[in-house]
Amino acid sequence: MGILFSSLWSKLFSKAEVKIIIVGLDNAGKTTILYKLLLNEVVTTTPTIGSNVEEITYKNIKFLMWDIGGQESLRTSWKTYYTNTKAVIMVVDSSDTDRLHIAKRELHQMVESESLADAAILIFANKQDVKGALNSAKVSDALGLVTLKDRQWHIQACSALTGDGLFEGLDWIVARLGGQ
Ligand SMILES: Nc1nc2c(ncn2[C@@H]2O[C@H](COP(=O)(O)OP(=O)(O)OP(=O)(O)O)[C@@H](O)[C@H]2O)c(=O)[nH]1
Ligand SMILES: [Mg+2]
Repeated sequence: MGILFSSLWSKLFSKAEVKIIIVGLDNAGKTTILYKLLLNEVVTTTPTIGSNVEEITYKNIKFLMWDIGGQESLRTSWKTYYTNTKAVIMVVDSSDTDRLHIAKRELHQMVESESLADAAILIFANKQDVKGALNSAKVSDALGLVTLKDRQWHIQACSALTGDGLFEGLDWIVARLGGQ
């Protein structure tokens, strides 16, 4: 009973931060998503050099969200952020069809990393407001998500401009954390 109570207590009231990293190619919309979640505003961004980090509390969970620059020269540094990551948010520009194969390669390379072995993987099929954007099923095919074996992954269509889909994506992460 005591153990049960204390585990319930820590689940309900723990203020420990849950670390999330936001990755994806340059121009995918990572920084726009981070600040839309934090401020409910579409901020003007410049390409991220290094990273931005913000604390976002959602459903009584404190998330520490690291938004990492996606330019090609910066991608090798993603791995320096992996330790203790509970969930990865991979943001894809669903209208950038020419570069989906590059996003696929980066994703599959990233999930090989031992330090992300237990991390849940949420894919945001972003920019759904753009004419010609692929829907989430097509983005899923292009990224080869079904070949991610033994991994907890989920794809969510979204638009950082309108905010559609963003909290639905976070809900999936919250549900995964609860199941741990
Ligand atoms: N139409 C549309 N534009 C978006 C959306 N999300 C982001 N953008 C735009 O895409 C551009 C790039 O957004 P960023 O958030 O800076 O992209 P990023 O992934 O952080 O890029 P790096 O920091 O270079 O890795 C900006 O002009 C955003 O306004 C979206 O859902 N719809
Ligand atoms: Mg950025």
